Amino acid sequence: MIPILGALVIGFGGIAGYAFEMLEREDNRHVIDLIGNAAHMHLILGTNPTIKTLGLNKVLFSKIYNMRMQYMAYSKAQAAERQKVGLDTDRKDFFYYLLNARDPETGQGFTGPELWGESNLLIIAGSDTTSTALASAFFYLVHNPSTLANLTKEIRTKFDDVEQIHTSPELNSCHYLRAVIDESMRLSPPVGGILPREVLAGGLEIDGHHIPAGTVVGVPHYAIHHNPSYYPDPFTFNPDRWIAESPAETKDTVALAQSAFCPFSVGPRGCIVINFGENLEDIFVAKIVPFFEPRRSWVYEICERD
Ligand code: HEM
Repeated sequence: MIPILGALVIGFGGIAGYAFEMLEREDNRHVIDLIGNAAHMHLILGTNPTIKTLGLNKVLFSKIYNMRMQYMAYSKAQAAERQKVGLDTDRKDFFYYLLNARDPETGQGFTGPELWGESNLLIIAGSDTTSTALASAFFYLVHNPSTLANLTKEIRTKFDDVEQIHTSPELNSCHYLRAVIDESMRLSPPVGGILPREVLAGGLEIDGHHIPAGTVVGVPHYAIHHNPSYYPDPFTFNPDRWIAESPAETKDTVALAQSAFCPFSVGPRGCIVINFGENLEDIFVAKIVPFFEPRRSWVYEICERD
């Protein structure tokens, strides 16, 4: 599922404004693997920057290091292709705005390497996260038939046809859909590890401890999302915890759960497209669940029976 959804997200939501043709062309499919491995390398180096400073990544993690380098070459090629199209396009994709951007003081636009950096970031930040979120939502749904049935009912009550599903007030009113997706991202946050932050001059007080300047701090989203003080029975998939009208919940318990929920991170370095990311997930899940009726693979059923 991850490769298929990853391909869909990259192919149709890509930075370049044209399909990357990963479903149609087999020779493009290796990129999905590159993205997964590059994300893995980012996680390791982001959490342990010293590994990169000492150049140990090439030795200790040679396979993912090489795949990351191939991914970098791929994203550079995509940026170059898109630059050739320039502003002469009807489609206002991310690059359209990047190519148009000017420094208000100098009047300078982004340089080639800067655009490549953006391409490198956007392809991975937009595809790996969204495909992981969707894969986990489908995983929990097919393993929880009553949730799947409730969600199917909610979407079928609001929509008669798959073509009616797009960003709209009707889609926003599917509260159970949002609860299912939030609960999936709580249990399996697409960015689950530490997002490192360096303590600035003067140090920082955290929970009664003084942390000196220069220290790298961070809390993994996975740990926050499994903290029982915010999420009772934290390893259970329970979309009802996001709905105040559910029998076991109140407005206060839902507010408490929301206060710690941070799959897109928070603050100025948080995800640039929280609403877009959420909307994309809503549309995919709402289109697929009632109209394609996903279920566990028969292989899984046999393995579990034996
Ligand atoms: C379920 C979907 C998504 C999740 C869970 C997610 C999560 C995150 C998180 C946790 C960060 C913070 C990273 C950090 O602090 O180092 C982030 C940053 C970012 N995300 Fe997303 N993201 C999603 C979708 C997207 C999409 C679709 C795009 C663009 C096409 C995108 C673009 C970015 C960019 C450019 C940043 C860097 C922002 C900065 O450093 O200022 N994300 N995202």
